[in-house]
Amino acid sequence: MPEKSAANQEAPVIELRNVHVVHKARTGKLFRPDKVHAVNDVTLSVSRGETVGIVGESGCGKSTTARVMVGLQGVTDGEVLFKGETIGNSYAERRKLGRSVSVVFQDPATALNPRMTVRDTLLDPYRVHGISTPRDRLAKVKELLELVGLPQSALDVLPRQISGGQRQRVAIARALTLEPDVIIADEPTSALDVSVRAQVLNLLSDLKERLGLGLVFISHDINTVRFVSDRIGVMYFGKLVEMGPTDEIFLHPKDPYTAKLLSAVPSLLKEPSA
Ligand SMILES: Nc1ncnc2c1ncn2[C@@H]1O[C@H](COP(=O)(O)OP(=O)(O)OP(=O)(O)O)[C@@H](O)[C@H]1O
Repeated sequence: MPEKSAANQEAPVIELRNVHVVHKARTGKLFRPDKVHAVNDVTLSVSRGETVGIVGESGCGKSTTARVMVGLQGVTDGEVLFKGETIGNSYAERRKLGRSVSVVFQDPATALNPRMTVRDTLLDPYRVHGISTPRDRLAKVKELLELVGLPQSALDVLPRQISGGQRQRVAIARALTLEPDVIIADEPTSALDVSVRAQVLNLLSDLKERLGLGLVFISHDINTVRFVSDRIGVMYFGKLVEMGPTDEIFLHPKDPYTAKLLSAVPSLLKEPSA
């Protein structure tokens, strides 16, 4: 895969302007409102070469925001721009994001097809998009395995035959198949053993550097987000209550909710790294 420059003079790859998403509430519970304002007036952008963290507690709208960024979710109001151009809300328009923005989900055990070998999992996007010849596709797949630190012998295994950390590496390789500009990682380490979480985080950061990707890192854990992010956005009840450079957020939080999140962080961790 060609290495891409991190230079970033162009428009952001993705930009959300005053985006709202209102879901029809899921049925089944009494005394629930019939609508959920999952994303409430969110404005943010992601460029190549930067890592944007999004942090907030469960249900604050992080995943819905991620789904908007990757084109899986339409908006109720607001504007989504792709490389500086507004894209419409129809499925066909939103699909424009699909090749440039890919996503790594929380649980690779459910994100990967249990009946597909790693080889087929990684060949599939090339086949679907009709990219290159079968021989070239296999060469690309082998290159991807190397990039995510998996041996070539992993080609013919099924997801259940490898560890959780290795499965997440396969999911990351799959996210890279179409050479995206941005990867959205939605709680990519939460389902993994503590012992392999740092390895997966390091891999994502390393890939972002090597390929000049934009990375959106979503987590409920502000420490994990801090570890990888250049900028952090803090979400609370659908709103992006604060957005700024990582050290700024840690040293001078402006919103009371950010301060509350930080108060749960051991004080030694609050000092910015040298
Ligand atoms: N498809 C949907 N239909 C109805 N309500 C939804 C839908 N998706 C999300 N919600 C609701 O929207 C709100 C935001 O959910 P979302 O999954 O975006 O939050 P989150 O911060 O990612 O939470 P988690 O970390 O638990 O995934 C929640 O109240 C959730 O129940």
